[in-house]
Amino acid sequence: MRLPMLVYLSREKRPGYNHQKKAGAMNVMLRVSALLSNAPFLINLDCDHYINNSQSFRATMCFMLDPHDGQNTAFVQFPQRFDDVDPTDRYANHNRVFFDGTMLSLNGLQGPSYLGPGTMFRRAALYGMGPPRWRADTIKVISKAKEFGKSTFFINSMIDGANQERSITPIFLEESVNNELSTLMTCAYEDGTPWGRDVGWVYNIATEDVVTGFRMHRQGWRSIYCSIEPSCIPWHCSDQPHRASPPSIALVR
Ligand SMILES: O=c1ccn([C@@H]2O[C@H](COP(=O)(O)OP(=O)(O)O[C@H]3O[C@H](CO)[C@@H](O)[C@H](O)[C@H]3O)[C@@H](O)[C@H]2O)c(=O)[nH]1
Ligand SMILES: [Mn+2]
Repeated sequence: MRLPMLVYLSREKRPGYNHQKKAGAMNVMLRVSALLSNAPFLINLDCDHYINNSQSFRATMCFMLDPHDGQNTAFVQFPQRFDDVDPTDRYANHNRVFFDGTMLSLNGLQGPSYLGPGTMFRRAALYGMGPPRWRADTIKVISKAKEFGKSTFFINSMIDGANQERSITPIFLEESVNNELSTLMTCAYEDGTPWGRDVGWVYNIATEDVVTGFRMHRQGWRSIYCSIEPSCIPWHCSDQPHRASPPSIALVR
């Protein structure tokens, strides 16, 4: 029996290079995980969030594998729910109108915005590929593959990583793979590439989540807002009373 693999990553940071905060960390994670598991779906959480309901994973897969719309779904977004809000919710910290009204209603159009934590992504959409529009076999790795950086290991993993039908066997970490993982984590890896713009999480903006989601919508992908019962609190976060305004300010920006 093989135990699940848990890997802690710390990207290289260096004076003169903008580490690009969460977006920069996620892009390193995206590349490194391509060599570790190359899973076609990824879950994104913040360090101040946790998963409250283990059924959430199954719920997302139902949307991703849905025979009608699944192939065109780039991400499934859960609401954020908060611990320690006073029972009368005087300051509207649950943000019910935003989550249970606006985001849910967007399911009737192209789907909700990407909201940061509590999101299941399709790997191919994060690579900047367009939606297959009913024909999965037409997912193409962009011909100019070198634009993804100079890692042949990574580029070779891309087509396989877009194939949701395959099973995943974790790789054996031999030395050549280890060296490549280090290369993918260096801050110079993205120099002269579209990472942070057309590929991966978007840089140079306070709300990388919203613009990354908009880029996918612009390409024609859809998204799904998913709030499951009975507990209906799949993702939980505890610091809301102290942070009600910064995300709102950032969104306005
Ligand atoms: O230099 C940094 C800064 C942040 N993070 C990560 O980014 C997350 C979000 O940062 P946080 O300080 O918690 O910001 P919030 O304002 O609480 O985050 C909301 O707004 C952000 C910008 O829209 C989104 O990235 C978040 O997912 C969303 O929860 C953190 O949990 C970290 O995991 C880094 O990895 N490196
Ligand atoms: Mn936070």
